[in-house]
Amino acid sequence: MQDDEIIFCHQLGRAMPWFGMDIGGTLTKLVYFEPKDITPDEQDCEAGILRNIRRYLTKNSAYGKTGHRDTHLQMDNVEIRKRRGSLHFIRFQTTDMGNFLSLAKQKGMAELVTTVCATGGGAFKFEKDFRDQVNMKLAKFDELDTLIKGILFADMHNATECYYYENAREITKTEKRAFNFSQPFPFILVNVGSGVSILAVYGPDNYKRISGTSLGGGTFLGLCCLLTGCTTFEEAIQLATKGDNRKVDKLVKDIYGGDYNRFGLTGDLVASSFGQMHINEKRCSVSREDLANATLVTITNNIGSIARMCALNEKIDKVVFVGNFLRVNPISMKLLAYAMEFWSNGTMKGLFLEHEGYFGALGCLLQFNGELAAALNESLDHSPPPPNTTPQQSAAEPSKESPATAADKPNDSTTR
Ligand SMILES: Nc1ncnc2c1ncn2[C@@H]1O[C@H](COP(=O)(O)OP(=O)(O)OP(=O)(O)O)[C@@H](O)[C@H]1O
Ligand SMILES: CC(C)(CO)[C@@H](O)C(=O)NCCC(=O)O
Repeated sequence: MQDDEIIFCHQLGRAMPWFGMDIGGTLTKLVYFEPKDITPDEQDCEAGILRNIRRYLTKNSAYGKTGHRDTHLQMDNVEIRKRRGSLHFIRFQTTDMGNFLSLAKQKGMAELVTTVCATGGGAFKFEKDFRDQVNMKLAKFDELDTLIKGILFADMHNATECYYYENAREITKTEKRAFNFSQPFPFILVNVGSGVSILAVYGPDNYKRISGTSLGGGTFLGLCCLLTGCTTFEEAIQLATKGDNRKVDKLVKDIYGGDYNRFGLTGDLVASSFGQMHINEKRCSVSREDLANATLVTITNNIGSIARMCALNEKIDKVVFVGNFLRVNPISMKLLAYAMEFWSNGTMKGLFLEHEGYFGALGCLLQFNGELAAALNESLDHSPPPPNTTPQQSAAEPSKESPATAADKPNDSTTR
């Protein structure tokens, strides 16, 4: 990269608008910083297009077919790079990327924004579309790096970001309570998106991806659509709220007639998810609601079980669950809180964060200035990892790489 291009990038870093975008397998998340400390001078020179974008984003809460601004998550009076303003949280379905690009063109965004900071798999998948259709470059950042940066920032700027469920063992009575996450390390981070990534986080720049599972939020939604004919996540959760998994699953008591005492398995425990559905009459008597509930419980318990084993293995007692699978989904959060508490005999704690699925996009926005030039520079080629990089090096020292190099490299540190 030429010197003058780098200078341009640094200027761009300070110029508005500031966005961070996380293009995931199911949802695209956009975090927008709206400056609230605009001086009269700045107001004068704020270009019409910029003003229109600001107004369009901040005055609406629905955009196109699937775009939503989560107004309840808005963070006000936040300082980022010496500017004060509000953070807005917007999401739309990744399948609507074509419409988003058309809108960006229509609103003149493409003339104003030459580079967008992006993370998630879609930052790679859609890079060419951004370039060809709206002439925008993507500065790519790794989704797990930005996820952690976003979490630490949100927790530092929002006193009630982190919470847990008190008396998690009594699922019907358990209550949400604020948790002081000011000393976060080490913690296990379980990101439940379309698929699930599990990280052990030891410090702001020190983590490893220890596990993952393809049975995630995408699986819940996909199976639910197949089994119940529902078409949206919200509908799937609504159905699940009214259903009963015990009509679908085979419980320990269905097999033992009661508890399996020798190994502490109570009769009400699920012995086999969907285990009754091979019986014709049972199949005929279940409702869509029961099937949705059983699907939710199956996916959630599996995630809880893997997360607990990871925590045990790493000897870490705090397990933080994030990702949009938890959106409007208290059933899963309470089940996860219960699973952590019950199966660890109270030694582990399940924790949750208010901004659930937005941390990758937020972390990406925070990278906007300093590392943009480096990222732009590196992100254009997908270079393979250096031949002598050992898994241990890349796991323990992620901060020594430029973010884009890290993003372009397969994560050597994932273990099964
Ligand atoms: N409005 C919604 N539309 C679709 N899925 C939703 C919605 N709200 C919540 N979800 C759930 O959130 C999941 C996606 O979560 P998230 O946005 O964190 O992941 P992603 O970034 O799309 O996936 P990945 O990280 O695996 O690429 C979906 O699979 C679904 O279970
Ligand atoms: C592929 C990603 C990282 C994309 O966010 C995520 O969907 C995931 O972690 N899936 C699970 C892959 C696994 O089986 O480890």
